[in-house]
Amino acid sequence: MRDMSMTLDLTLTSLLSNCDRLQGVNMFSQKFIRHALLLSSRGKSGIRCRFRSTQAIAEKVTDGFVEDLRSIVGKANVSTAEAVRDQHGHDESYHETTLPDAVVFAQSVEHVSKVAKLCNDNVVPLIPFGSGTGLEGGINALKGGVCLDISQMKNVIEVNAEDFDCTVESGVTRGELNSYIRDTGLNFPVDPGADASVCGMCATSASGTNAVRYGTMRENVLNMEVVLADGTVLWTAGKNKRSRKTSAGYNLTNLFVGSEGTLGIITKATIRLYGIPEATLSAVVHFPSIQEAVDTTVQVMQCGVPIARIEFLDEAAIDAFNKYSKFDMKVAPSLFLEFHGSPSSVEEQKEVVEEIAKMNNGSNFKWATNADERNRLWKARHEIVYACTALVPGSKPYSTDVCVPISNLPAVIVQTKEMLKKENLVGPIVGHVGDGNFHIFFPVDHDHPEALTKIKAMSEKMSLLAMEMHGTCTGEHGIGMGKRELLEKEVGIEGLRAMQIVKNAFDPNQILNPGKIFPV
Ligand SMILES: Cc1cc2c(cc1C)N(C[C@H](O)[C@H](O)[C@H](O)COP(=O)(O)OP(=O)(O)OC[C@H]1O[C@@H](n3cnc4c(N)ncnc43)[C@H](O)[C@@H]1O)c1[nH]c(=O)[nH]c(=O)c1N2
Ligand SMILES: CCCCC(=O)C(=O)O
Ligand SMILES: [Mn+2]
Repeated sequence: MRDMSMTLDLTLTSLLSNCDRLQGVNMFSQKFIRHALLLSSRGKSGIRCRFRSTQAIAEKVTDGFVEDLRSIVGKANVSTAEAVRDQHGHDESYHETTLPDAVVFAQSVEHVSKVAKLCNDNVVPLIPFGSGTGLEGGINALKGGVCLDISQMKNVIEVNAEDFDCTVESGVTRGELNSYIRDTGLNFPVDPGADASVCGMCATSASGTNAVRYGTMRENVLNMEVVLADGTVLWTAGKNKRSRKTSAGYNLTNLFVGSEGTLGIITKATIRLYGIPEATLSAVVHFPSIQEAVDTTVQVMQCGVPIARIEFLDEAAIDAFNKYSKFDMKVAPSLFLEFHGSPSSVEEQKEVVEEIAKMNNGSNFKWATNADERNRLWKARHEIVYACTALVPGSKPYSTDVCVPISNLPAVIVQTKEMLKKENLVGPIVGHVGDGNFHIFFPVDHDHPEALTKIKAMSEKMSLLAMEMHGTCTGEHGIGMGKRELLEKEVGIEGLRAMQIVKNAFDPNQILNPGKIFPV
């Protein structure tokens, strides 16, 4: 494999006299270098920068390289078949498929380490594949290379029921984990709806309906085994460590949470578990307006009710939900609720929430006490993407994902609805409103590119509004390909620059999931 790198090993001072060399460098790097120059000229930075242009990435995986992969993982575990590459070249979102050159099915951390080293030595892109349920094009192979499918590493390594934690390999999904530990009386509650791999959930910092009570992946990962770009294997909190707290040095665990396959490959995760609640009660309540539904949410949170789920669906989402999942709910802005605790605590939470909802003109409360009813309700809620996609045959889901401080949520949702009306766009709204997080669902039909342009513009406006209101352009789906241009607006040039320094330190050859997170 040829190394086509055009390493620009430049000190900031030499850059000052070499500005014309920036022409071959991608736009982000140009901006970054210019900013570094500016800081340097003001005497604020003594950093020695080492940039590689994006040209550094090899474009083709040769036959010889594929043979090398086969010699590591075995012939049966490498595929160059178009159908397999196609299946690994897209997630569940609207982003168009971009194929890897080869797909490798790793069976052990040793496989992952050797494949990473081979790719690094040959400067071949390497894209970790969890279970492919992402919504921001995270696994698309934008520069070809090797897709590393780690879904077959399916061991639950240990369950420490007395400490409420467990360690799983990269292929274990949250559904599989919860079936495995059912008899212990424990469960892993973080629930993105899709049956994603636990390590993939670490990689995207996933959350979903239960996060309002149990937190997101960030709060629930204690340690991870990670393979770095050069094949080094490390434990982010030290091997075999699983204490609830640590102040030992930098928080490497949370550096890798949400890194979207750009810093390393997560091969094991040690996560927190929770007792299955003694009593669980779910309910649905409808409101005359969005404002009243969201005001109810804010007041419930401000009263400190330890609610387990509080999900908003607007009338368009309820309509899609009814049609797809054969419910007959009132088509109105609604909240889906769930309470966990002892029977008396659930009763207490129920009374407070009922009172608040009634004050905001909530009506038609329906309570689901038995497990079958509850499961049917939440399964249908988690299938809302498919319910909305079914509204427009042949479409793919585009979902926005903003999150704001809870007190700003009513204003942001109401303004969003007005913006939708003004732009003449149809998009059901659903959200994990207890966290201030919500989505608009847009069906995307690739035969109508002008519609996609309009949706992207609307999505950007929403993200800017959320940032203005002290929030983020992504609460849980990540940056992937879809939000790259928004990252700088959110974290500032200094924040982006710090992230790029971290990326360059961990992955100097830019082989890990190239083209993701950072602006093009
Ligand atoms: C119907 C439906 C509903 C939802 C969602 C999806 C779908 C289809 N999601 C999104 C999705 O489930 C979530 O992003 C998962 O965390 C992705 O996990 P996968 O294992 O599928 O990762 P997937 O294979 O899709 O990869 C996602 C990204 O992580 C990287 N990656 C995956 N595994 C890795 C590993 N072991 N090491 C390093 N990098 C790795 C990949 O390279 C990629 O960049 C979601 N999410 C959410 O937070 N809240 C929600 O409410 C929902 N709802
Ligand atoms: C438009 C919804 C996107 C998926 C999701 O995150 C959810 O269902 O909560
Ligand atoms: Mn969501």
